[in-house]
Amino acid sequence: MSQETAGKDYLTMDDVVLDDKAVLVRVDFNSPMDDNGNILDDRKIKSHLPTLQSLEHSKVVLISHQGRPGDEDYTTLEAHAKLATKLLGREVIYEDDIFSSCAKNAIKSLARGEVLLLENTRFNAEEITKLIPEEQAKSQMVKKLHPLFDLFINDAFSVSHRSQCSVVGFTLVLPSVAGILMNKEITGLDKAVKCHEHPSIFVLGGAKANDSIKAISNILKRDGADKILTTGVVATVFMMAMGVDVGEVNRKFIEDEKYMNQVPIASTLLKEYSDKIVVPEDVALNNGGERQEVKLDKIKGDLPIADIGRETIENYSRYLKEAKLCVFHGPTGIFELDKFRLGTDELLKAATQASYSVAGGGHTLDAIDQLGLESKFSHISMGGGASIAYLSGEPLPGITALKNYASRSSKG
Ligand SMILES: Nc1ncnc2c1ncn2[C@@H]1O[C@H](COP(=O)(O)OP(=O)(O)O)[C@@H](O)[C@H]1O
Ligand SMILES: O=C(OP(=O)(O)O)[C@H](O)COP(=O)(O)O
Repeated sequence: MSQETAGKDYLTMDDVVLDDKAVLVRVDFNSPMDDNGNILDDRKIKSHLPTLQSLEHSKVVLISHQGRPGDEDYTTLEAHAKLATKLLGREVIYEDDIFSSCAKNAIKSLARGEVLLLENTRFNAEEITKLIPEEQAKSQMVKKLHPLFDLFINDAFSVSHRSQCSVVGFTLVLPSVAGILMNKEITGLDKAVKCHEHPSIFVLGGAKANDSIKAISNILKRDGADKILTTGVVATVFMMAMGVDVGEVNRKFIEDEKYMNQVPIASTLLKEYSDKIVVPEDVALNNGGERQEVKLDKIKGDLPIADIGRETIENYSRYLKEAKLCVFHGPTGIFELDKFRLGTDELLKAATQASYSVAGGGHTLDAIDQLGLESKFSHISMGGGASIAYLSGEPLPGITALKNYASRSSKG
């Protein structure tokens, strides 16, 4: 796998003056939340503490997204500000706006050492667009906010695979550097990129099938994996691509998630890389809350697939225990339900036995935390989609934007 970050071709916080500066920091506070708007896992927020602690003599404004429009976890950042205050030990002031005159006045009145968290960036329609940095620099948010700052810090590796305003737009109009977490992620993942030992095994599951299938294509085009073990919603798409009758409820789920267009892509990948892509042999159906394991040809039409089955767990675990490199992203099933967390738990345990093991993704890390496995992994990434994209060799727009700023600034 080739990766463009050979050496540090971006600037870090060590390269700039921070004291008494007005600093805009893109963090990723996007966290698993319950139906009552409570944050279930503080890891994403906690991961930014080193950067925030290094800015104790600056005027700091934080921007982040939470969820996506239409999803249950698409909320304000009020709870995030409260939790950040508790974790940081200093008040993180919540401003329920993004670039209104209220927000701008709140930013202007910040004192040295104060921290302000603006509202969910995805409440601003422009944030959902995926445009090049030059276009994002013209967005209302960037135009209205950048004059108030001396520096932009991108500390949000886990959303840097998104070419969105808050990730890439400021790098055209402000001095831009990588935060401490961003730098740590790139350094840790580069070790995996440089690990050319075999077998190299990727376990790709979770719910974001489009991100994962794009990564699978990039990884295999670069001969970057010996096996791709599919689980979660990703596996359901590949089963459909194989012509498996997954049942109406599962077909409709894929349709509702707008992943039907991924089935022909998966089919093409299976034809081209049939020796590399592994699809489960059995699944666990949710039959009235009970775990009912069946072979693929025995899936019943009205029961949702909620995990991989035991045969698949055993087969996949064998691959993982012999792996020199293992990359793990995405729960294997609906692990939030106890009866359907077996695949996630067993494969995470097996993954830690690989010589170099990387795991990423908010929900994935939640499961790792519950199993107490964090210290057993070689690198823990806050990003699921972002880490897989990075390891596939795909340039991440947020990182490329930092490198382009560094290149421009070195030319004077
Ligand atoms: N077969 C499945 N059907 C429906 N949801 C699934 C399935 N497998 C996993 N999931 C869901 O995937 C979600 C996590 O996916 P994702 O956000 O991609 O992971 P991460 O946050 O680790 O990157 C979990 O909420 C889990 O319930
Ligand atoms: O949770 C995240 O990604 P992940 O689910 O791949 O870990 C990031 O915050 C990106 O969120 P997005 O996938 O809604 O852009």
